[in-house]
Amino acid sequence: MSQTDTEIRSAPRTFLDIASDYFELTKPGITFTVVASMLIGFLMGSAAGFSFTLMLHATLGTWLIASGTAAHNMFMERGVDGLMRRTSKRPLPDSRVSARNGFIFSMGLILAGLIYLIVLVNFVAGLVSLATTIIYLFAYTPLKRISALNVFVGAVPGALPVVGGWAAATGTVFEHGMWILFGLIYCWQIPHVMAIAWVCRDDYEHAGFKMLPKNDPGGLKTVLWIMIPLLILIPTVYKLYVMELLGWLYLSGSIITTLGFIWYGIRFSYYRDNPTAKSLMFASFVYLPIIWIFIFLDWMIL
Ligand code: HEM
Ligand SMILES: CC(C)=CCC/C(C)=C/CC/C(C)=C/COP(=O)(O)OP(=O)(O)O
Repeated sequence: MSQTDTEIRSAPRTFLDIASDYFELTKPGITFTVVASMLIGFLMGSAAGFSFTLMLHATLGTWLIASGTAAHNMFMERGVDGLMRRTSKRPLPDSRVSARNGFIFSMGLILAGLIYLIVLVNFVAGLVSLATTIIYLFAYTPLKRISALNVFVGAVPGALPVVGGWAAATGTVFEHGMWILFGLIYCWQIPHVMAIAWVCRDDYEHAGFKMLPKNDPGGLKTVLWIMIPLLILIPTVYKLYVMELLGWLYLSGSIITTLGFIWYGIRFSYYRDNPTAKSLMFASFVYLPIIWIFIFLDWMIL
């Protein structure tokens, strides 16, 4: 270790350093997108009447519980995260936050978010969020080390926030449209995860995570897992238009964006290499925000 390293390590940690460690525990990138998904569900569920105050409460409650859930996943995986290049510098494996504090922080956020949603939004929205947390932490998280099928389970909590948002606006989970929107995010996640799993496969293998299909030396199964949900995205996107929930602006923008996403899937299917997997991964990062923007613009002009 150089002298500079030693000096940096022994420098006293400021309040800002500590706050940024706790913020990092909440996986801000994913959590931000989760809250955006919830807001899209809320807007689409607000056809009978829109309440700005209710939207603010749903945002704060979802942000709290989603942050706590993400932080608790980091608490549960603090050991294995230390074995992967991508995650070894996270606050828990890097010992910048103790396991005890990680546990208290994450549970505090989960409980605060849950109570907030039940009291200030509605019971159904709280229940959907609780189900999201339970499936993510107690089904998906342990399954990551058992089978690559984990992706089909993990995509459920990943897609439920739109249902939670819609339920926040309506108080029910029995509306056809919310489940089509759920299907859209569900199908988006499979190529999102498969592309990441391909790019990071050495890291995942080293930590014992089973993220790619078994016995797939040529990558054919991975290609099918990517292409089938990608193709299902087209009728799913179209269905929201057919149901007259959204209009032509959404339809045209989303179909073009989906075709672009599928194009990256086809390129990966043909080459099955790291550069095309990386492009597919980046396409997956931008796909959902673009779809949300088209839904939002369409909702504004309807
Ligand atoms: C089984 C489901 C999922 C898995 C395994 C997964 C995994 C990951 C991983 C490992 C990364 C980091 C990639 C890198 O190192 O560059 C990532 C990035 C990202 N994911 Fe996912 N993800 C899933 C679902 C979701 C969901 C539901 C959302 C939001 C609705 C989401 C939003 C994002 C975003 C915005 C990024 C880029 C920014 C960041 O790294 O924080 N993901 N995902
Ligand atoms: C409303 C509410 C409770 C929302 C929670 C939503 C939530 C946190 C969804 C997570 C989606 C998901 C499976 C991410 C990947 O985690 P990972 O463990 O594979 O990621 P990692 O390898 O980066 O830790």
